[in-house]
Amino acid sequence: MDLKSNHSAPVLTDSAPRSKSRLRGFRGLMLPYSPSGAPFSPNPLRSIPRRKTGGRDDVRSCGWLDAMKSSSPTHKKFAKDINHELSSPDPEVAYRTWLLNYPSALASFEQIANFAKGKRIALFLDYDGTLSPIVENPDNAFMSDDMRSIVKEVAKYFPTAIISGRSRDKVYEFVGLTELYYAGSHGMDIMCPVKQSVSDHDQNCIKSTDKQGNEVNLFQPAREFLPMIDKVYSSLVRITEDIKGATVENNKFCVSVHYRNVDQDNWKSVGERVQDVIKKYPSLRLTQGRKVLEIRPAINWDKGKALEFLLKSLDLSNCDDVLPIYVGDDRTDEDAFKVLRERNCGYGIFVSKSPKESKAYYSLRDPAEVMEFLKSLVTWKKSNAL
Ligand SMILES: O=P(O)(O)OC[C@H]1O[C@H](O[C@H]2O[C@H](CO)[C@@H](O)[C@H](O)[C@H]2O)[C@H](O)[C@@H](O)[C@@H]1O
Repeated sequence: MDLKSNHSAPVLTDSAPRSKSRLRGFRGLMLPYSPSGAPFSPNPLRSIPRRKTGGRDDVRSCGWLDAMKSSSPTHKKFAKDINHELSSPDPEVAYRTWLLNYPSALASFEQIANFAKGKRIALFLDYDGTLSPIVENPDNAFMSDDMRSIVKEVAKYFPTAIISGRSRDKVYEFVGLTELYYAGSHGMDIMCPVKQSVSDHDQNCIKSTDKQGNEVNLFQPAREFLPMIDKVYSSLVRITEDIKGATVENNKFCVSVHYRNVDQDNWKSVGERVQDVIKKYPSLRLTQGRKVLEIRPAINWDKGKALEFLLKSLDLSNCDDVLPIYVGDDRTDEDAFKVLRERNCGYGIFVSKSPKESKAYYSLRDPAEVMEFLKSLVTWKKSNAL
């Protein structure tokens, strides 16, 4: 498959796998989740010293109520946590100070474009909070038609993948573009082109077909967890049904318990009940996102691993001629930012309106700025093609 231009990508929803599920699949990946403190890998473009990012939150291993609260802490709390200089009571001043460490990818576009010269850009995009604004009801997290058009356009010029915490089917339903590659369930469900050197060596890869009938590779390292996840989903629905505003979402290989619409006085109750359910499942772990508790298999797989897997599967692993760019807004995206930092190849762009610690190099304020950035990429590519 030619990824240089107008590449056609498979996508899609599951069709029956051709080979049997491999029972030994996940064992090699099993590992108790351990937060990381990644070594700093210098940016070739910039060398602003950063504070080391704290470990990502496995909610089981820390004060979970605090963790739930800090999923959307007040501006002041972030400012205090991050740096003294950022503790200005004026949010705009604090944000501008923060931008010194995480420059706007729009303002730095020329720099990024210079670095991309002679290389192929590969784009990796998170969905919620990146392509669609955060809304109260997760079922209504639609992306705008304008965003869809620009993502479609960008995919004409650059191999583009979505890596989401949603189920792959759900995120495809939202995005609706066959030109992209999709990884759902925080990267635990990837559909990508068949690449023999990947599938032959990975027992978690099975051959399948997409909706257009193309042969694809389906990588599902947590396949054996499906029955357990379904069971946990049902238990969580039952146990939270009397908490007003709590909703539970089945993301196929993981489950999200949303508390955005729960009265803060009841957050503790949500946390306790979730803990009660998952303590019976030592092979699951609990992490958090934006006002959401996420229950997922405790395997050594995350969005960072998914990014590496996609780079390999799409023949984009060579740092000499590929520049991967990953755009995301959530804690789970930090795993991907970390991979790019450690490979010293490519850039993470963190989408945030307020100062937060991240392993990304650049920032964008919100999905509207993400759209502007994608437009700039297309304009730049078109003008360079002349
Ligand atoms: O990896 P992502 O694509 O960013 O998915 C992460 C989670 O996103 C969704 O929840 C978040 O967005 C909702 C809609 O704006 C919002 O209501 C919720 O509070 C956020 O946490 C999604 O519903 C989750 O299942 C994903 O894991």
